[in-house]
Amino acid sequence: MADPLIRLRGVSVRFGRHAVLRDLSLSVEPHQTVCVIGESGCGKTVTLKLLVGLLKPTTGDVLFENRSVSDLGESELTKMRLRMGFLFQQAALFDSLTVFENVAFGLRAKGGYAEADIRSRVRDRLTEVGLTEAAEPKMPAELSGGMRKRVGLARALALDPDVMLYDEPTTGLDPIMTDVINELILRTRSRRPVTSIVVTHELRTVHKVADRVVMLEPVGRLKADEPQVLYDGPPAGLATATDPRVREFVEGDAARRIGAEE
Ligand SMILES: Nc1ncnc2c1ncn2[C@@H]1O[C@H](COP(=O)(O)OP(=O)(O)OP(=O)(O)O)[C@@H](O)[C@H]1O
Repeated sequence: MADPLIRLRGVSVRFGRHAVLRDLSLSVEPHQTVCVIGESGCGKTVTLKLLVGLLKPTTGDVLFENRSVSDLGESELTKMRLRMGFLFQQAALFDSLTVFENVAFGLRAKGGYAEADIRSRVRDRLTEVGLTEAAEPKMPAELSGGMRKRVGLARALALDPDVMLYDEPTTGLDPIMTDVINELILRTRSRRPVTSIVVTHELRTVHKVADRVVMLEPVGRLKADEPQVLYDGPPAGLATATDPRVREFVEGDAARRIGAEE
């Protein structure tokens, strides 16, 4: 087994008295695609923020290539982040920049690229996500949700990241566009040796792109000694998981929950 690229070791995160992650341990091997699922508030986005060093664990360690992210200085943290591509829910494009400049942004920020190189990389990445040259001068406001996601993905891929982090990449998209984005996540992985973490609510995405699924439970629903990870395995095992909470989530069945809260 390869050394994990990313490792959470006994991580807890609290905001005041609110525990969001509790003693969470998770290792991600290079080139794996891991989907993180679980109901709202279970700490999926917080987990992504820990990985990029936007949040620090209250206790425990977050390791990237065996180095604790909390110990990295500002310049090392920047270097680590340049190796990671992000696709956030709203695609987070810069509204005042054209599609071309959005995709070029990381290349210009990193520096050292000739203008011709920037041009060809931007074009390559846009082609990769199925957009033509005609999209380059457009402003984000002119784009549909699906197009924005594609541009966001092209931008995230501009620097050839080692790690791709997707936060709800298909939320708010119609089924066809959802499938397009799922397909692009798959292709991204088959074209390059990238390690991916996908936070999602969409089971279609899980079944299409994941090598492995990790399901988290909100800490508030756990008994004192229960682990926060309810499921860790291949997507095909979700439907027959022994834990009824996993099957309820997968089947979208809230009957027991409503009964329990009455
Ligand atoms: N900076 C913060 N300060 C205080 N509370 C926070 C902060 N960031 C997150 N939280 C809380 O932590 C909990 C988990 O948040 P997180 O965004 O990780 O949930 P999630 O599993 O991604 O949920 P969703 O599926 O709704 O996006 C939430 O209750 C949220 O309010």
